[in-house]
Order: sequence, then C-alpha cells, then structure tokens
Amino acid sequence: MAAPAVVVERAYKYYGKQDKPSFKPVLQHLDMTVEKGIIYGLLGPSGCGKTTLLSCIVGRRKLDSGEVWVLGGRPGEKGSGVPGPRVGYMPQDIALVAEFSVRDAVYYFGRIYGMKPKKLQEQFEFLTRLLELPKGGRLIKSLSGGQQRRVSLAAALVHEPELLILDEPTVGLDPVLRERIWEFLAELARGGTTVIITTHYIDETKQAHKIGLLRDGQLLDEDSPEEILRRYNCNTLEDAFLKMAMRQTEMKHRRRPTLTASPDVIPESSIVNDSRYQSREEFNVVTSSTDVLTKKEKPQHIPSSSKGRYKAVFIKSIQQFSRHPGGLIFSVLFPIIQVVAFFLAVGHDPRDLHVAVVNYEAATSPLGLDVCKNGSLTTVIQREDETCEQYMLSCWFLEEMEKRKLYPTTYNSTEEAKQAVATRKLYGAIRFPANFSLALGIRAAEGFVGDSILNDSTISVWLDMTDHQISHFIKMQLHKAYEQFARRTMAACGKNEDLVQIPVRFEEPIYGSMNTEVVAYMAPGVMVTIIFFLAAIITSTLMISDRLEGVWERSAVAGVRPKEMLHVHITLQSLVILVQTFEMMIVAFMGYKLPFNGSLWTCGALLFLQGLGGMCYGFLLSVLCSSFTVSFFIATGSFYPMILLCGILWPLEGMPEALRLFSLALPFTLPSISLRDMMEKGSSITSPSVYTGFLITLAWIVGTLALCFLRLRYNYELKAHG
Ligand SMILES: Nc1ncnc2c1ncn2[C@@H]1O[C@H](COP(=O)(O)OP(=O)(O)OP(=O)(O)O)[C@@H](O)[C@H]1O
Repeated sequence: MAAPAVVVERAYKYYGKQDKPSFKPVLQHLDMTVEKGIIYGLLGPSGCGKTTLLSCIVGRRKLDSGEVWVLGGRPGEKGSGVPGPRVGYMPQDIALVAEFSVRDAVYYFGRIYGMKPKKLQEQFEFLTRLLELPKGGRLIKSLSGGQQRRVSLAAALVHEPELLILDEPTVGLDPVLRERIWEFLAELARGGTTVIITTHYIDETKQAHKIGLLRDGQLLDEDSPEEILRRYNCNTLEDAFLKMAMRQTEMKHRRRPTLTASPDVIPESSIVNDSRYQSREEFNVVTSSTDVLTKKEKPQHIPSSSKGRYKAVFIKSIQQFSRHPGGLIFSVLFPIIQVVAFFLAVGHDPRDLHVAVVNYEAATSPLGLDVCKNGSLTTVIQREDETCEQYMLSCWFLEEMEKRKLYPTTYNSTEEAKQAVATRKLYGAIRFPANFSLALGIRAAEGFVGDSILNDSTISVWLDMTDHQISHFIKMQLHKAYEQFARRTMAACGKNEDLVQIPVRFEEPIYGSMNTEVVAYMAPGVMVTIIFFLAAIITSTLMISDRLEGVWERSAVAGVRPKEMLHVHITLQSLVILVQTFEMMIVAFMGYKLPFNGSLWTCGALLFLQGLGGMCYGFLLSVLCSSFTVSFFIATGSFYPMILLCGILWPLEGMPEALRLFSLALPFTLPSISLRDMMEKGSSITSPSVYTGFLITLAWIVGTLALCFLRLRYNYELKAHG
C-alpha cells in the first residue's frame, strides 16, 4: 500500500496564551490520513478549524503538539518542498495582487515554481478554457468575486503540484462550472495528484474519495462517503453529520462534571496524555492507518530555484508599482513637485504690501500729497555756509519704501490710517510729522535737541504684529529704507554718509553671503524630509497591501522566502531612491542654483542614505501596523514632530535644553545640518558637523531594522504557536 500523502496525528493547536482570556483550543486530538491520489473533502461548519488545519499542513503554522507529515516529510523541513513547489494552495481569500492582470497572476506562481515560459503559456491557455477565465489582460481588481476565485484556483493549479490544497474553491461559482471543476479534480486524482478540498456544500463532497467531518476542532469521522452513509445508516451526508454532531455534544455533556471540575485551560502536557481525549472510539474518531508512521516515505529532496522566485517577485513588484494608481507619480514626480513647490513658495520677499501713510509734512504744501510726485521738487539745497536746507524729505523716504515694495496708501489722519490697519486692509500705518525735514535737519546738525525736535523728526509706525513674518519683513525694509534715505540725504548735503548709520558694521561674512536667502537655509532640511517621507510611505504601503491581500502568505506557501521578498523590495526601492536623489539635486542645484561648495557625491550619499532610512522606517511601520489606517496615523503622528523639531522651522537654539537634545536624535535634525554645512560651508565628510549626520542616519537604519527583526520574531512565535 502506498504511503499516505498527508498524515496528521494527535494534533493540538491553540490560539492565544494559556493564561489569557483569548486562549482558544482550535484543534483537539485530531487524526487525519489522506491517501495519495484521492480527493479528500474536509467538511465542517464555519470556525471549526479547517483553515488552521490546512495552514499547519502547508507549513505556515506549527502544531502545539502532535505530528504532521506531508509527502513523506515534515512541512517546513529543508528540501521537503512544502511549503514550496510540491503543493498548490488556494487560500480562502483571493490573495492576489489587485494590480495584477489575470495572466500576471497565473504567471507569477508559475515563475515562482520555475516553469519554462512555453509550458507556462500552455498551462495558462488550458486553465483559461477549463475555468472560463476572463481575458488575460483584465486586472484582478476589476473582476467579480467569482471571477477572482477562478483566477485564484488557476494560480494554484498552474504547476501541476503533487498535493493540491483548496480552501473553499467553489464558493459562489455557477453549478455547471463547479461540476466541471470537480470532474477536473477527479481527473487529476486519477493521475496521482492528491487533493484536499474544504467546502460548505456537503452535497458536492459525494464525489470525494474520502471525507473528513470536522467540528469544534475534532475530526468526528473520516471515510468514503458511501461508508459514512452506511455506518450511520443515513441517506444523506447532512443527516450523517447531524448524527455525529449530536453524538459529540452528548459526549461532552456526559463529561461535564469532570470538565467543570477541571481548570478552563488544560495544560498542553496533560491534554496530550489525557485518556479522555485518547479514547477515540468515544468520539467515533477513526484513523484509517494507525501505523502510518511506519509507512512514511523517505523525504524526497526537492531542488529549489531561488532564481525563479527572485524573477517572479521582481516582476510582481514592478507590475505592482507601475500599475498602482499614483505609484509612479508618487515616487518619480512627487519629489520634483515637492521641491519645485518649495522653491516657488518659500524664501521669497513678500510682494505688493500696502501700508497706510499719513504725511502731515506733505499736507503743509499747497500741492498736498501730490508734492512728492512733482519731478522738479528740490528736496535738499546745500548753502554756501555748508549748511543744508531740507524740504519734503518724507518724499525721499517714501521713494525708498517703494523701491522695497512697500506701497503707500494715503490717509488724512492717524486715526483713519490705524482704522484701515485694524480692519486688516493694510499691514501697517506710517506717520510723518509736519516739520519732519526741518526737525531732522536740526537733529542732525545740532546734536543737543529737545523732545519736540526729536518727536518731529521721528517717523511713527503702527504694525499688525499678528502676522509675524510680514511685520518682521516690513520692519526690516523700513530699516533698510531709512539707511538708504539717510545716506542719500547726507550725500546731498556733502557730508559723510556713515555719520547717520548705527555704529555697528557687518563685515564680509565668514560663510555665506550678506544676502543669504532663507530658502538656502531651509532647503537641506526639506530635501532630507521629502526623501525620507516618500520612501517610508511607499514601503509601508506596499508591504501592508501585500500582507492584507494575503499575497505575502500565499507566496510563502508557494516557497518564496521572506528574505527574497525583502531583497527584491530593497533593490527596487533603492533604485527609486537613487532616481529621487538625482532629481532633487538637479532641481535644487541646477534649476534653482542653490549654493554648493562641498562634494556633490557626499551630498548625494547622505540623501540616498536618508531614503534608505525612510525605507527601513516604512518596514517598521508595516510590521507594527495591522492596517493602512493605523500606519497612516503613526506615520503622520511621527513625521510631524520630526519636522517641527528638526530646526528648519525654528532654530534649535530656541528650544528647551532637553528637547534640543531629543531633537538631535531625530532623523532629520543632524542630517539637515550636515547637508547645509556641505552646501554653504563646503565642509567635508571628515568634519564633525557632516559625519554626525551620516552617523545618525546609519543609527536610524540599524535601529529600525533591529526593531523590525524583533517584531517579526515575536509575530512568528505568536503565529506558529499561538
Ligand atoms: N490568528 C488567530 N488568532 C486567534 N484566533 C484565530 C486565529 N485564526 C483563527 N482563529 C479562530 O480559530 C477558529 C478556527 O478558525 P479557522 O479559520 O481555522 O476556521 P474555519 O473552519 O476555516 O472557518 P471558516 O470556514 O469560516 O473559514 C475560529 O474561531 C477563529 O476565530
């Protein structure tokens, strides 16, 4: 007699921890034998443990106790081919990439198993006919549930595996098609393929060679449908199942006194040795082969083609990426859009600022305010005794203001001007006293003057300080206007222009230029944050969607190793980051002529590493978060403080000491400083301000990867054993 294809013995499986309320026994003393070349129908109500049992058979979960042999080896054992090419698995969920076309989906699994292109094409055409698949170019996300299920079934059948495990493959399908699928499975079985199929349609399992009836984690019975009907003296399998279920319930009630006396949670060791669970006759639990252990096959060594798997995952990722709505825009165009938007929006002087002007000096002239527009107006006359006569100097001041894009709107009284500011029509109000020129002349010439001269020679300004940036800009422009106005006046009087300047002189800067723009200060931080943010979002989104769609799990059953998925993602993502780095540098240094005095290579390397840091952060988000929503919450919740604290919005020097130290450990703070120092100071990698940026970036990469690793290990333990 041939060795069975699948043997499960004394299987126990629990979810949750024993001491926690979530603890749940799912499989209890389960024995199951599936002979080679048969169709085994696994029947049972929802939640009875079918999927859990199948996932233990394909090696994605581990039993808490008991044994599983599949095709002569233990699932997960090296060279066993399970998970891998010996098994074809169709999970209950569709588990296909939504952006795949029908052809891509089938080809993806074919490539994983290393199928040759010609054979793959033949199989695809055959399965298209058999399962009435939609046109090969249609995208999975545009198909109906039933069509998706057929494509999913085709993906499990494509490589003609020795063992087919199909979790509810016929749900929602047309009865004629269901019948055809069963006929095809029967044909496969005749050719030696073993099929385990779960279904809710008890009726269709009549066509199976053997059925197993699972309830509350226990296999109530397994045998051929005819034998089951005979044994329970029933006409239908439903009736037989009902009888078995009632018997199981009765047995439980009979045992209740013992059970209630026991703790809710039975320790594993005691369960395994518990005679209650071992008296299989009590439950009518039958194993067709009590000595299966002696009949195990010698494990066959299955060569694994990592090249095929890499190729499959690589093509999948490119298709996923290129067809994802907005994927290309987000990764290739978004950096350009962001950087250009930054350069267009940030750092430019505010324009068209209107201020209310009350010029009492001009009001004294017969021309009124129009006096300043008079081209023949003589403002300063130098007398022979080397004194100066000054007239309507306020006109010169207004000219200087206009040169700095501060445009006057004339008002007749101070109250009216202030009212205009209060109603937010204007940004500030400026008043020139009636004797402005005369008083200013006396003030400059005599030195010792009274309060009235001082007041009369002073321009008063009322600003709307609620708009900090604008009011700061107006203040600065008024100072500059005054400086130029004073120079012009002194020059016209033949005096030293410096006399009326404040006695503080700003010499040639050590770094940068006198006219350094705020954009050059902010740009490094903005570039660093954009490249980090994009990589984190792309990575977490792709990883979470793969996991939620079940693609990761299904690929793993097909034999793809997590490290292979990761290698492909890292390679592709690194290419994207490289492109983004170039794009940003071209826009910033060539397009917008940002100053650059250091090494472009070092700058590029730092930006690239920041992208990798973002990618690792994306990995962490994807392993920590169970859904897109949670991942977006954490991403937004963490990016916002990182940007706020990194010093591009406000200098670190303005923060409390502890917060400042904290901000230095964040991923954008030191790298922004490094990049700025390279750009403006020409600092090299040996400079502490530059290499600390590299070090913190590397520390984030290592730290986030370590956390991912720990979390994955924890998840693995949880999944395998809980
Ligand atoms: N990861 C998990 N953690 C905790 N409980 C789980 C987990 N997966 C499944 N369960 C629970 O274990 C029980 C068996 O689940 P399983 O999916 O194996 O049932 P099933 O027979 O396949 O059901 P269905 O036919 O509805 O898919 C259910 O009560 C389910 O809620």
